[in-house]
Amino acid sequence: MPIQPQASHYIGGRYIENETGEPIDSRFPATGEVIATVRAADAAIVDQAVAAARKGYEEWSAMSGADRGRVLCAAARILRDRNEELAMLETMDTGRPLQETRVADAASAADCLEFFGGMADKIRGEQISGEEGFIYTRREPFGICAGIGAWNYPIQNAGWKAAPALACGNAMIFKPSETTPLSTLKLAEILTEAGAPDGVFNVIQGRGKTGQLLAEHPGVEKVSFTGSVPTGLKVNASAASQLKHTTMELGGKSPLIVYDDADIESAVIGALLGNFYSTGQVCTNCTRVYVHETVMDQFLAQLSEMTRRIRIGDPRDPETQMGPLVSDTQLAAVMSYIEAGKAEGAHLFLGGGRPALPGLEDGSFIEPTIFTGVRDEMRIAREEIFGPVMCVMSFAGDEEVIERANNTAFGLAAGVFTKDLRRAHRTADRLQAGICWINNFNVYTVQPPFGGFKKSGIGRENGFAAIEYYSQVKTVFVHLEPLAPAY
Ligand SMILES: NC(=O)C1=CN([C@@H]2O[C@H](COP(=O)(O)OP(=O)(O)OC[C@H]3O[C@@H](n4cnc5c(N)ncnc54)[C@H](O)[C@@H]3O)[C@@H](O)[C@H]2O)C=CC1
Repeated sequence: MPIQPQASHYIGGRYIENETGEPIDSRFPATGEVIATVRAADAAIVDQAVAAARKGYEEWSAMSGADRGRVLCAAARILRDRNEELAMLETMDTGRPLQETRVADAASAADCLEFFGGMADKIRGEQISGEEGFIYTRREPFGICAGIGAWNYPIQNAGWKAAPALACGNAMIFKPSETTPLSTLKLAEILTEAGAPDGVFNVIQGRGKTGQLLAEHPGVEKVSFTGSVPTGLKVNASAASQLKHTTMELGGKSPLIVYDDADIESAVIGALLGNFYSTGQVCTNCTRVYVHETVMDQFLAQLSEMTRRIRIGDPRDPETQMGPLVSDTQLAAVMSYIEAGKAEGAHLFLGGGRPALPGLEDGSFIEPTIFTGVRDEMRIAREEIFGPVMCVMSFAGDEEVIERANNTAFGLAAGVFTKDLRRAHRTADRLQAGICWINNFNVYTVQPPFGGFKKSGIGRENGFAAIEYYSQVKTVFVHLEPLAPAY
């Protein structure tokens, strides 16, 4: 499979190049080697995408929900058929190991397309009885939705946004992160192959400037953004100034509480999944692990043993469990947090350096890192690091730990490990987070809603809830009797 795409953008059902756009290299993070180059979309390309999406929208929104659903389900089947090839492409672009990209990327986008494909003909309103008639509501599409994605799960990001948007009858223009531009072009090709009319799903490349041009374009009615809180705040403010609808899937600094009655082995596995999967580049990660003081020694002993077993290496090797970070820039950012943790007096319990991997010296690899003796006010305990850096903190009482867990501007996810179900539900009830796991962490399916409280976001992806965020309600009053004179 050639990695260099035919052209940079996919607009109106075909590849489009703009020879003068700023070149952006995509690198294989395990070696630093350039694997493809795309060009950033300028204002003219964004205009072209909006015009194509408008045409696509007119045709698509006039189709029945059942017909739209069939296209989405057909796209899901093609994604599954090509999963192996798409997994390798995602591994090359993100550096995440094949073990992950085989299950969490194109496969998750396929799950989502199937879920919303099945729902496309079930979107309905309500009927309300009125005097001398009745009232009904309809859920109608917005028109053109912009999707802007982060670099950790590019095709999954695009699938999670496109599936509900398209099921509701919208068209979409998606801008992947400049760091990982490749796989979303494949999703666009596949939707065309599955029968989506030209212009229904378009991909344009570029950095923040292109994202801004797209989000602020007057032809775009809704903006669905996944990325960091600072960028999300900017995008949301500019969308709000034009009264555009938004979905914001932003960062987090999620807590995991391990009570004294927890199954410690399971809690350790949960903490590992919630910190080291995707080399820590997961928005929901539980980077603040609160462990009851009476089980701390036991927890740390098992944590250390299991962390040392993680196989770091070439992400193309099916045996590899942890690949590099996505880029040198991200590596530098994560290393600076490790330095900050040491400088602020946290104890570096494990890792903290670069692993020696012969032949992969230029890759952005980092060891899974664990700090103990962390205090809540330290930067490593407050800011999203987006790398494999776990902060372990001890606590003594339930009230205390819940208060500390909630003492953050973020509110994406949270977890609790305990064998006492009442304690588990009581804690989930009190945690300020959009997603709570009891006795597990970081497991997703597309059926429930996904999104954050507080600064972690607005709106929800997935589940029935997503329909509300990709459609608008129209109320129709129906009067059945002749009107009485009003004057
Ligand atoms: N809640 C969620 O569902 C998820 C959240 N994230 C968050 O994403 C972040 C990591 O991703 P990054 O790519 O570093 O985020 P980022 O915020 O730097 O970039 C996200 C996207 O926004 C674009 N962008 C940058 N400036 C823009 C502007 N002014 N207007 C419009 N678009 C602009 C970028 O080109 C990129 O496509 C982390 O904070 C992570 O927690 C990542 C995955 C899932």
